Amino acid sequence: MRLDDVWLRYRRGAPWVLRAVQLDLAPAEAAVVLGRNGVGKSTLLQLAAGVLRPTRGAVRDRPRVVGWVPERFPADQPFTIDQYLTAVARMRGLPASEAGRVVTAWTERLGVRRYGDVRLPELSKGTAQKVGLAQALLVRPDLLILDEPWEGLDVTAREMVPDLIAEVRDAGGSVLVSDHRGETVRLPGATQWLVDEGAVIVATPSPSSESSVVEIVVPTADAAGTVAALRAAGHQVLGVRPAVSASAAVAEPERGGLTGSGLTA
Ligand SMILES: Nc1ncnc2c1ncn2[C@@H]1O[C@H](COP(=O)(O)OP(=O)(O)OP(=O)(O)O)[C@@H](O)[C@H]1O
Repeated sequence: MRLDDVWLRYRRGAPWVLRAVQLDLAPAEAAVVLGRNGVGKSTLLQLAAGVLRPTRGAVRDRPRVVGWVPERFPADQPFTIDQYLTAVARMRGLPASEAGRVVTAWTERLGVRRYGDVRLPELSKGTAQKVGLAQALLVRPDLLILDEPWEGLDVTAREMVPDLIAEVRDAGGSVLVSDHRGETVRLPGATQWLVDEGAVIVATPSPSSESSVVEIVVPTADAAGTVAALRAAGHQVLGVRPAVSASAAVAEPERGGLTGSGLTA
């Protein structure tokens, strides 16, 4: 697929969100879309998905089957999970028996089988996000587009995302994924598209640049300084969270556990 001199603004006279974007995405390639909040990552993904049309320029050779997982699944629809996913599968061209089979398989895999009869507006945000994931995967996409897929999913589903991406790529499909949490360190070899000031800069990590995630615990008072020091040393800091004190409490119950911050660098 190619984005050929793509420009986008939401209204005539509004500022350009993307300007003269020229990008290629090859079969079996994964590209991670990075950039600060509001810079245009979702806009770029929606252009690739065909949800938005370029104001100028063109998207060429978009693969036939596109699976798009929006940042937030629109759950305000009066269907149960099974009704919704079966309708999507039928719209994708599957016969009724096959539609039923894939809906069962994907709802089981994503851990939402038992909510099959629950209506979408009644679902928790995490379950609704899984329905958003399932609808994109019912028929294996030639192009899978995931907008911040790690947001709003529970740990089990988050852990699944790299496997889902690998399966699409192994079958020759392309993947486009936005990520502001840094989770895509778990997609080795993915191209990076950095959106900045309307332009998109492409970086291809060399095969030798494999990286590891190191988790450390520091006293809360030192967290900000540690983050600054790690960044100054050129490391990518993925997040800071309160340390789970359970292990410390078990190890040293008489001292009341440890108050600290967990850092993933
Ligand atoms: N439907 C819309 N109508 C008008 N402006 C919009 C619309 N959607 C997005 N924008 C604007 O376009 C710009 C890019 O938004 P976009 O959602 O693509 O950014 P993003 O990088 O995905 O942000 P985030 O990381 O917060 O999701 C922002 O200034 C946003 O306010």
